[in-house]
Amino acid sequence: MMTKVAMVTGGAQGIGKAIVTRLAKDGFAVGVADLKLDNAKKVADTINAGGGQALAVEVDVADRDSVFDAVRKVADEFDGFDVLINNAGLGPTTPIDTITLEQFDTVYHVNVGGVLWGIQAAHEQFKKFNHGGKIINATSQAGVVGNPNLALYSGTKFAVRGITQVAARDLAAENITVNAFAPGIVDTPMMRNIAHEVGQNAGKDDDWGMQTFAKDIALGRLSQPSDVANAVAFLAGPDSDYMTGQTLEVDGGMQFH
Ligand SMILES: NC(=O)C1=CN([C@@H]2O[C@H](COP(=O)(O)OP(=O)(O)OC[C@H]3O[C@@H](n4cnc5c(N)ncnc54)[C@H](O)[C@@H]3O)[C@@H](O)[C@H]2O)C=CC1
Ligand SMILES: CC(=O)C(C)=O
Repeated sequence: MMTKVAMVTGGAQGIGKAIVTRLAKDGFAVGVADLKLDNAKKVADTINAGGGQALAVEVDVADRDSVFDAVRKVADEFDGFDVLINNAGLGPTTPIDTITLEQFDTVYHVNVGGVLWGIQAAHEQFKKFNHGGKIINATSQAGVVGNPNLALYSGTKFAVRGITQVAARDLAAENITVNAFAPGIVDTPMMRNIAHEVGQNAGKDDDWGMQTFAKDIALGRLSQPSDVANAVAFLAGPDSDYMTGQTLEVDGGMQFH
């Protein structure tokens, strides 16, 4: 059987690193795509040293050409393309009155633009290889329910769910599924930074900032990146073939529907 090929944006750190590492273990040849190429190389080196197949590629997901280039490089290197995980994102703390035009542009170009360009670039490869594929987008529990202090971020993550639903309908006839995953409060540099800023704004410490978000997790613990990677592995594999347009919430029981 041909080795399947997947690329993960933001694969050098946090949730993306856990996803790319898990997919390599599941037998995928993987592209580790990140703005920080040195960090992506470290992740790819570790996967290759462990017997997997990985290629580090530089990408700025806000730049359409850069996304197309990265996807093409991974597809050319492994002679195939099957799964794209649009994981890269920015999570600034943005109390309503502090939001600037520059922040708006930056966050929407990365979190929303990056997903759109990723869908287009993956579609190009699926057509080239004449088969379907899977596109998996990172939203958040904050894209299901608005979270305090995160107006820009929550707005972009709601948009990701909308784009996921539309792309699922538009691409279904080509046997392409499009789903999203919605993590909760995951112990990564992004979340630690949010906790720090929210704590500071309230004159409190980082733990207080983290608890502002984590207090309603039914399972009573913060998420590790591997919790999310487990669910994404399901979305990337054949057991999710009959799912499209869905958002899989992996939040330890924060939002119930
Ligand atoms: N940490 C959390 O609690 C949650 C995170 N998420 C989402 O999961 C995804 C990953 O989050 P984390 O791992 O926590 O983030 P992180 O900030 O720890 O890591 C993000 C990675 O993306 C890369 N990146 C940033 N901008 C980029 C760009 N323009 N182009 C390419 N790469 C870029 C960074 O270099 C970094 O390696 C994001 O979309 C985030 O919104 C969703 C829910 C909760
Ligand atoms: C950063 C994030 O996605 C949260 C707080 O849900």
